[in-house]
Amino acid sequence: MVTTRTPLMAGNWKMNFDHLQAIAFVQKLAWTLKDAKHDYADVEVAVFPPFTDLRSVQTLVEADKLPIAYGGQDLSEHDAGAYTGEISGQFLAALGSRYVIVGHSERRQYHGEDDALLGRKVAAAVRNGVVPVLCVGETAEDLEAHGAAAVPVQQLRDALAAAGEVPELVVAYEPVWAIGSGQAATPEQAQTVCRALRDELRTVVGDEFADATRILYGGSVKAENIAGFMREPDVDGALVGGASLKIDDFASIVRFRSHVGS
Ligand SMILES: O=C(CO)COP(=O)(O)O
Repeated sequence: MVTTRTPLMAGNWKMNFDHLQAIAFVQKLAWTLKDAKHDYADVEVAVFPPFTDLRSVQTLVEADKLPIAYGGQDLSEHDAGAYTGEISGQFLAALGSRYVIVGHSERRQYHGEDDALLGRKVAAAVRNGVVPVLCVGETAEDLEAHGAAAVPVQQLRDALAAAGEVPELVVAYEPVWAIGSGQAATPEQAQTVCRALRDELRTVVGDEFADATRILYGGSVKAENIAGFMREPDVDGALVGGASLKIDDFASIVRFRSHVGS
């Protein structure tokens, strides 16, 4: 069976851009993509601004009917209550967020988030009608000790086991050693792990879900290397950090099909 998955190009801004910079960036991005010679109609574009920017991005996207999705970089496992500093999935949904990133390696590393908690965060996203973008990935030490696929597959398995039923999911494979390092995985490495993740979805959830789920690669993705990743059958897009903060770089990643001969 041939399944067509719409590629998703997602920009994780991390802790960059205040709401004014966010408005300027999204306006310029939409304008750059609109004026592009190359069609990107069958690519979904999403940005993940800091929480304080989301309302501004929503206002702009809705007013100008921009074909740009957006979402939060994290959410609470709870929907409401005495959880100082946390952000509810309800609030993200109320702002029209289509997606939310769950389990980025920076959250795992600096905030001690483990797979059981991430499973509950996935459930919180699902409960509120927001699609989780679940990040998995191995460190350089994991890579040496276990190879590339074992740790990300285990992370996916454990998070899904804690999550309950998930109608729609995006998975992002982000090797920790490739994030912000300038040293991306090779397309072959990305394919091997994305394939293993899809096989895990096949086993745990089923064929239809596995075939429909987009699996992204992230880690030093740039305009120069995106076409190579997108040629791999199990890589359905990218989660982009640094290069998503530069209009021309991110627009060029979105228009990966125009990279003739790359
Ligand atoms: O962490 C990332 C996206 O979530 C990747 O970051 P870089 O693209 O800067 O390596």
